[in-house]
Amino acid sequence: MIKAILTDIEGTITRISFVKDVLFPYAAGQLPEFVKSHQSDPEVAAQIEAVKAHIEQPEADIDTVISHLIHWIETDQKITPLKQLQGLIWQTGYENGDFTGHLYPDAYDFLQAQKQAGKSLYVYSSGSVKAQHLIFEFSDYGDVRPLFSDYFDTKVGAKQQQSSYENIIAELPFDAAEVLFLSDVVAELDAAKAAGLGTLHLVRDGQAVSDAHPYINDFSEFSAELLA
Ligand SMILES: CSCCC(=O)C(=O)COP(=O)(O)O
Ligand SMILES: [Mg+2]
Repeated sequence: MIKAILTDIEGTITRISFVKDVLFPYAAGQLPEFVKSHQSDPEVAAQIEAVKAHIEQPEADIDTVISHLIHWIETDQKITPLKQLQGLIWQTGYENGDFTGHLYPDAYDFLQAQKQAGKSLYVYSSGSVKAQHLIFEFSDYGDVRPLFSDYFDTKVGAKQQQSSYENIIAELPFDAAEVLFLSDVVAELDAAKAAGLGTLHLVRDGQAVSDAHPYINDFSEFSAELLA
């Protein structure tokens, strides 16, 4: 019996184009100036060092660090220091009202209904926990953070690794089989299933399905049997 839901964001409850065509270009445009002007801030300094460690260039100058970060945005590489810095940059855009966090209406209705039915809701995204809080605080529906009990990002591990889901379950008051993971990416669902979680594939953009996972095209197709 499913008692909790762990959801991906991009492609599952949020339109991919909001991330790819709004958030990423905004971060790419702001990143060089943000990183240079905030490089002494402890949170930013830590991510700059993490970039240097990732590229194995401990003496890299700030322009080299920035060029790698921009390349990672352009190639959608979910590398943790980039995701942490994006979250810091996006805060300004949300607070300025430059954009609101997209939620599919069917997803919002589904999450509300599950919360009201007593399910615990959690988030696991490549976006940082900071970025997750922001997309929900400044969502199309206002501040929807009360829906969620906790948030996880790639600090627990990459989303296509089984151990990441084992790490998340270790922090929840539920057994793996009591948690349903929602994602648009089969490799993520495979990793979650290997860790013992239930899985449901959101096929919003005509992507290929897998026999290993039940699927729906949107949450209007969700049925109670999927919680059994
Ligand atoms: C939290 S909004 C930004 C999402 C993001 O940066 C990203 O890379 C999306 O990855 P996901 O694991 O949510 O598909
Ligand atoms: Mg996704």
